[in-house]
Amino acid sequence: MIPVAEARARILSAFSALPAETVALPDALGRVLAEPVVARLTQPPFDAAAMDGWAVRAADIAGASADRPVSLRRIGESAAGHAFSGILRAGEAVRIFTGAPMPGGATAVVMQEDCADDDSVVRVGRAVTAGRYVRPAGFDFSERQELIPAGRRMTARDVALAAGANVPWLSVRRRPRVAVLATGDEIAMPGDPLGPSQIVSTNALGLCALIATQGGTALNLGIARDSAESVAAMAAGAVGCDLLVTTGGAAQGDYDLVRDVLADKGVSLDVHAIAMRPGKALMFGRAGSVPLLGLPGNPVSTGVTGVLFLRPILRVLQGLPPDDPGGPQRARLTTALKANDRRQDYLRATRSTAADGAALVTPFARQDSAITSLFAQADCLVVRPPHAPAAQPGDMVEIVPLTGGSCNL
Ligand SMILES: Nc1nc2c(c(=O)[nH]1)N[C@H]1C(S)=C(S)[C@@H](COP(=O)(O)OP(=O)(O)OC[C@H]3O[C@@H](n4cnc5c(N)ncnc54)[C@H](O)[C@@H]3O)O[C@H]1N2
Ligand code: MOO
Repeated sequence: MIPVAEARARILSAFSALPAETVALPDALGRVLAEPVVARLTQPPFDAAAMDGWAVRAADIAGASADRPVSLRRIGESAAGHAFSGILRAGEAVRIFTGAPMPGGATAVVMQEDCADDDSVVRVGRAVTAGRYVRPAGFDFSERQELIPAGRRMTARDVALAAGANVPWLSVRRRPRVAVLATGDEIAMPGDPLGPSQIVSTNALGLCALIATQGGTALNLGIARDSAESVAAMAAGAVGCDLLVTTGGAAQGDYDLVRDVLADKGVSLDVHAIAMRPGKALMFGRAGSVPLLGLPGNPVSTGVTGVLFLRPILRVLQGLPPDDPGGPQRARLTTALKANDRRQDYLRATRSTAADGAALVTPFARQDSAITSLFAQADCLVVRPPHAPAAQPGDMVEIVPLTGGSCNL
């Protein structure tokens, strides 16, 4: 059996970033930048007021206080979108509003709460230094400044920043196109009539959803029957995709056809039989021009291998590092665990926080790879390396989060 890290490295080495395409900014959320976002203007484009109040020359009001206000002559108004066109000279003030351009000659803004005014005179009751409540041109960013680096997945905040920088089109990685094929005579699609020994396909729609969370486009090919012809014919629907993911038929039972059929069709299996639980029956090869990731059929095996293998492939195809930055996470066990055998375990678990703020983790007592209800409830996987000794409550263990960051699985 191949160790998980080696299998992952071998599989990921078959993938690299997809070509770029151009999308409009409203469609850029969640896409990975192929080129940096560069500002097309300076923000703010002019010196702007940061408060509603009065634009003044700071030197004019250096001695002002609430008891001894300084009177200035009101000469006009600057509102957002409507600049004052004149020049402010000694002894003068301009009514100004947040975001409005500073009049020439003004050096500071006094908040209106510190002033009293009538039609012609403003009494300023507070001294301010030059630059007070003024946002100078370029305070946020300047034209041609690189604002968002290539290789970053666009967040809602990035969309706002690109909009503010007047960038309406972005160069992003094409979405990975992933075909999903379920297998087995016992499988029916959700909502379809069920025969006496049939079950509903958990895995295909789960995989399609995982692909969507990771920025890919899923093509659900449906369910292949337990015949060589059916598997081969349906797998052919993946032509033109960046990846074909199958679920089921990966082990060596009499009806586990994916493996045999693909081998028959000249598929080379680079990787199969991995030292992990769940997920041993994972395979990777190439079906003609399309890379093939064959996931084991037990629903939690499909889900866990989806997180550990499919998710990093989708990231690499979009030009991202295979894992979220920040390195492996760790948490303190709340329960004992028995010593492990030669397969690396991924235990479904939930996280909580100790009174001292430390991260705690509690694996479920039941870990069968057919229990979908607990997999959905889990928010992380506890990693148990091969031959790990028995663990006690309080021991630190590595975890793979299933929520948060760009995971949201
Ligand atoms: N003699 C052995 N038997 C099995 C081994 C083994 O090493 N030797 N490994 C076991 C493990 S572990 C797993 S995982 C499964 C993997 O088998 P397959 O990938 O061939 O999957 P199937 O046999 O087709 O199905 C297994 C199980 O999962 C259900 N299934 C399949 N597809 C779906 C789907 N789309 N939605 C919901 N459930 C699905 C299927 O009905 C079976 O119950 O093999 C073990 N056996
Ligand atoms: O490989 Mo199976 O995936 O351990 O349940």
